[in-house]
Amino acid sequence: MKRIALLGATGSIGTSALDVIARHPGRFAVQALTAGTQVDALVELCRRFRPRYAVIADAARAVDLAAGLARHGLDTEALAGPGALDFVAADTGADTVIAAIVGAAGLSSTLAAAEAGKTLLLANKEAVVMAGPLLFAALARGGGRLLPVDSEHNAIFQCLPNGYDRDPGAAGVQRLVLTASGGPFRDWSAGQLAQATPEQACAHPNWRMGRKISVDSATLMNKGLEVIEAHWLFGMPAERIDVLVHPQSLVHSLVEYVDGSLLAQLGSPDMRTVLAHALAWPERIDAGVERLDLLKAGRLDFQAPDRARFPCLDLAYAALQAGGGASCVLNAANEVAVEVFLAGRLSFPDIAAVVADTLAAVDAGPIQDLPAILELDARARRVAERETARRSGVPATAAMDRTAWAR
Ligand SMILES: NC(=O)C1=CN([C@@H]2O[C@H](COP(=O)(O)OP(=O)(O)OC[C@H]3O[C@@H](n4cnc5c(N)ncnc54)[C@H](OP(=O)(O)O)[C@@H]3O)[C@@H](O)[C@H]2O)C=CC1
Ligand SMILES: CC(=O)[C@@H](O)[C@H](O)COP(=O)(O)O
Ligand SMILES: [Mn+2]
Repeated sequence: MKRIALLGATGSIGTSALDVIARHPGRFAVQALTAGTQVDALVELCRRFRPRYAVIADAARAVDLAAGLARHGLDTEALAGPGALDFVAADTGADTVIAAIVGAAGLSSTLAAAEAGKTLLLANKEAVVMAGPLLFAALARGGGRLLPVDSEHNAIFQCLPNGYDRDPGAAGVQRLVLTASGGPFRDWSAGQLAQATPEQACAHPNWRMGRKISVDSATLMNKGLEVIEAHWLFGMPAERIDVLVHPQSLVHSLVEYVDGSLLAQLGSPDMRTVLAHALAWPERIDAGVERLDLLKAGRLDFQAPDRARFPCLDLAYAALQAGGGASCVLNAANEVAVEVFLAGRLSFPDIAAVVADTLAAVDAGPIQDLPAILELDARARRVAERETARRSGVPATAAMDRTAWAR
């Protein structure tokens, strides 16, 4: 029986993970569930999955959580605040941690799980973008392993030889190819992009995801973050990681070998396949997913990304090439800009502009430890907020009240 701590249980990945877990009651038990703000949803999940711990990260909602659990007569222990996320990530009762909190808010608990030697199912790509070297150092100290829960990286993992250990040369791997849907604005003109609304940006053509990653898909920053993620997960230099637009999102990524072989993983665009793969690895289990019918799909198209209309992709490559804390700055600026865009106070093209301005303004320096990363993240956010305010005419913090509790 695998015992699971699910961080970000109320989100899109969390919901898919619990759907798979519920299909296999003899295989998986839930040790901990966490949420950011959604107390009622968390209590309902506790009613269904009976975890040992429930964590609400927004400490102001601690009383509501305890009351909700008591109302249902549950013996789940209520915990609150960011420190409680780290606690359940490292808790000895769990052997597997699913890191599915969105954004930098998931970094500390992801590192805590790695340090504690858990099997880490990593969806929270921002953690590896901010602190790739720290995460792998923590995994090495802890002795656990990382299984990717990002569709592209999970596809690559499946196409790599067993036992691959971040050394492409030793495995004869030439190149990684990340596929990108192109997002909802793939064919939009620059003029149309200037008018794009949050609702349009969140209407992903193929995947149902949280709002932040949906906007990242629309700007192609998601693919940029994934290039950085692939660099750290697979030890591949940036110049040997390519991005190919594939509008159908059926080929989830490819690995090219030195002999010319190109291996791909295909499937319906449903994260339950990825979660079932990672949860059961090295076995295979039913994910409840509709089978991919290639005859019905009919065609697989590929095209080059438009780097001029979607500058976030090259900003991410540049941050990766710059090294040190540049990727952390990129991530912080993007989180600020996306949040203000979602609040309706920043134009879609200004997301990339804020990220570019912030990267230019912040002296990132080398990455040392978690406090240094958090300091750099905070510094980059202040600059990004200033840049956002300059472009929108509204103080960024006013536009970001929705998440003030987490700062
Ligand atoms: N959705 C997908 O298909 C994919 C997602 N990913 C990655 O997985 C991660 C999660 O994405 P997704 O599920 O779409 O996001 P969602 O927005 O749907 O869910 C985010 C989860 O994180 C919680 N959360 C938000 N802020 C905080 C905080 N400050 N502290 C603690 N918990 C918090 C939310 O809680 P609450 O709602 O209660 O506030 C929710 O449970 C992201 O890093 C994303 O890039 C990667 C590949 C695919
Ligand atoms: C499901 C998943 O892994 C997402 O990261 C997805 O890849 C987003 O789609 P884009 O290809 O549009 O970024
Ligand atoms: Mn992805």
